[in-house]
Amino acid sequence: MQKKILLIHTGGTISMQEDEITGTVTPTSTKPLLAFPVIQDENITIKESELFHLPSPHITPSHMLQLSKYIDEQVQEEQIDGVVITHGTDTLEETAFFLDLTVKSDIPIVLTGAMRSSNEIGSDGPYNLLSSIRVASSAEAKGMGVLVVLNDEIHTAKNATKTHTSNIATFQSPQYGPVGIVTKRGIAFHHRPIRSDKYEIDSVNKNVTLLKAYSGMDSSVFNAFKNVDGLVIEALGQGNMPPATLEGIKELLKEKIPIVLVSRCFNGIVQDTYGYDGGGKQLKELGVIFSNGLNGQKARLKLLVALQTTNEPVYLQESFLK
Ligand SMILES: NC(=O)C[C@H](N)C(=O)O
Repeated sequence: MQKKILLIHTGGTISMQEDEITGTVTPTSTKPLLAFPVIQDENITIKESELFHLPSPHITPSHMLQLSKYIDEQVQEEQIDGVVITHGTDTLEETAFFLDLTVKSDIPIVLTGAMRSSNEIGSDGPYNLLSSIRVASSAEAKGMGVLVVLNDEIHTAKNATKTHTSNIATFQSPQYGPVGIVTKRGIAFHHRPIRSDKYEIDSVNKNVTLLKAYSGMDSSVFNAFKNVDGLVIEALGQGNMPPATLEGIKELLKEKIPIVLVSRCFNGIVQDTYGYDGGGKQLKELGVIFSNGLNGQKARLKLLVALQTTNEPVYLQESFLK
């Protein structure tokens, strides 16, 4: 069956070149990928567009919302069977997760990137792009939520995270592993995500920030957050905080600033296990919202998006259980 894939470029190393003399990597003035014969499959047609040409540290939630709306508009305007987005890897997981929360269409959406620039030996961009087009045009990818495809692995947007600064095997899914693999003969999914949630939003204008806990932390740092709309804390272990932070946490909660707890651990979920001073049980009783295994940067995006629709703690807690 003939498939039409929308290929959207946003920038990142996959669209950059290394200077042969200085060795620095910068965005190219043109899209190098366009010169590459991305796929020789007569059953697949590609509609290509460049929405941004940015290194991914320059991508903001406003760009993500623009991308989300663009996808839904394109899908409404014409028959599109799948979407592939090229993106810098530094914030790729954030854009992927934002799209997972906001894009209405359930066609396959795949984000990919590269760890080596387009003119480097062993450049991984063309191969990752090819794999992503194959995943996006497969029937099984429908309804899987937004996916991240690099280095022969398929990950969900919810779980994928960048784990290495330079290794091409950087993307991993610490909670549950990848959902599928890409091989020379095809692609194979081995499990499906069971939960997803969607938000209909037209803007992202809340000020939500992210704070990492550390031993010996006290309440003074919380003074910096008196004017935020929401705060995510990467807490210790299963969701515990040093006791000296409790005053600061209580102050923010008194001001009705929602606080979401995730763990600074690479793996696992937060829960109200510990009953000591600053332990999860006490934090839960104070009204801190417990997240479901999202990492800090994704919980921050989820709170940002959810706050566009409600700031009721009960609903926020509900959405962080999904
Ligand atoms: N590999 C990459 O794409 C990293 C680059 N700094 C970016 O995120 O744009």
